[in-house]
Amino acid sequence: MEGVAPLDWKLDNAIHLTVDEKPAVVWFTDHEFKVSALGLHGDAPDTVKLCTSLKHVLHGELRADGSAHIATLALKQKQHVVLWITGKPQDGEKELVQAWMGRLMTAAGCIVPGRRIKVIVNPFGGQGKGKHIFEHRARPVFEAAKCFLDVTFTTHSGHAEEVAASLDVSAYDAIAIVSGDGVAYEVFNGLAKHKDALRALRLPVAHVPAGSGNAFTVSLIGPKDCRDVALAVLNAVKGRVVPLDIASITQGNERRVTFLSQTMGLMADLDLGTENLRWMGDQRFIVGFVQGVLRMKHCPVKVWLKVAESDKQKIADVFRAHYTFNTDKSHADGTANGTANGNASALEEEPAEGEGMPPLKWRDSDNDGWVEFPEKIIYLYGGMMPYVARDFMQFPAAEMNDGCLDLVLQTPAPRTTMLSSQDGAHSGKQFWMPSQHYFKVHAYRAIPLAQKGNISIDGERWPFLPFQVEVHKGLGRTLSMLGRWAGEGGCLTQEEK
Ligand SMILES: Nc1ncnc2c1ncn2[C@@H]1O[C@H](COP(=O)(O)OP(=O)(O)OP(=O)(O)O)[C@@H](O)[C@H]1O
Repeated sequence: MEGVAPLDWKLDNAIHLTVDEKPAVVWFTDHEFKVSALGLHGDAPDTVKLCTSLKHVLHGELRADGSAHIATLALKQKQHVVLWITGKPQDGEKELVQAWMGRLMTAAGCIVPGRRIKVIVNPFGGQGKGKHIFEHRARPVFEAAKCFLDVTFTTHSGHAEEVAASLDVSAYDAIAIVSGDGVAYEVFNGLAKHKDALRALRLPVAHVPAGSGNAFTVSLIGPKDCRDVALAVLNAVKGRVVPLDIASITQGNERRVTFLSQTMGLMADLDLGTENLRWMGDQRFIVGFVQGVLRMKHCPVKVWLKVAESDKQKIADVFRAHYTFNTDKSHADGTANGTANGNASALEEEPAEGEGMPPLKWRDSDNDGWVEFPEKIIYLYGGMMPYVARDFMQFPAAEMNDGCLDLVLQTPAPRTTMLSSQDGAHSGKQFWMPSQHYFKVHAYRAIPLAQKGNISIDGERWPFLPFQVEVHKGLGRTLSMLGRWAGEGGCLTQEEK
């Protein structure tokens, strides 16, 4: 049968290569990269041998020996892996192929080769698979994209924090953490301790999932893709630099950084009180939640807030406006080398050498403009990214850089209501539950009223003592191909009152 050129085939975006001794057409459209057998007549492609998203292309080059090489991600047994397409241009077409490679790299948003990445791997993360995950699933993607890697395998708890605290920040373009959320917490704290903390925190931090909890990756690339290591590396390689809100947490004389979440009450009990169920992975949170709801224990705490917004409808409206803007922008400007999120100005001023963490705006004795939450609560949950686990979007209105922390205060509700709220928890629909109070805050203070209980900060156990959290707008950086957190925001999908 005669080969028929598909409608989206354009001569400009196609080259002819001999691949595996067979003539092939290698071509791309606005969204796809394809390799086809050559049609029977003319130059047009015929049977498609490979079709993948254009954004999966990592690199293309014509080497000195005249061979053409293109690296792309392609699906193999439900995971993406690096696939190399290697071929010979037809006689007299080297220049054409060379020019085409440039157009492919630009259209696919490939990075300029040579990006310098400090990689920190917890070899024991993710039930001991961290090293294997890095060597076999992450490293090939970084290398295909022509990144220079400087790899440290952690040897002890706290090692990642030491590495980040003493990093030569001018020697790298980004940090990639291959671990769970615990090592990411250490890295942000290490950067905050750095002698040039403000500069150090400007190094974008990317996450590659190799832990039992990988909320950072889930929030960056979404629950569907979050177990696909190659896609997380793709995000690290091609993502644009986005300013990231982080917060200071103070307790007594201790000051640390929190980038993920803080919780007390039911949710802290299920995080810290279900360690024995770790083998279940994310499922342990569901089991713990059911147990906690059946107990329905009050959390003994007084909460004070520096509120930015408390009206859920207004929170959802602002989120929608930013979501639409960032979504449109990520389509229009999906390149790896630009800045992101309409916040480029935040990236421009270079901090002076020796500048440490900014001073805190609020002391724990300040009460001006603070309000006390008047009701009893079951749990407190504060966070700055939407997902706290793969199946649980606790903060559907979280934004990367709105200068606010999202604070949920859950008041008592019938057990059936609490349990059925979990049906939509994967997309944050519990946001609209009347008993779930959702605030955008600049800061908050929690004062425990009992001797014993659980406080979990980014998954780490803290003493059950008063603490205060204050947000620093855009003080950190991450890498994101979306230019916003993943997930569609349960606050947009259901506007019941
Ligand atoms: N080489 C090491 N030996 C012992 N502990 C380590 C080592 N490297 C890191 N750690 C500690 O392990 C803790 C957890 O690691 P990590 O964040 O990689 O994943 P995880 O425990 O599998 O999952 P998660 O913390 O996401 O639930 C970190 O808090 C860190 O202090």
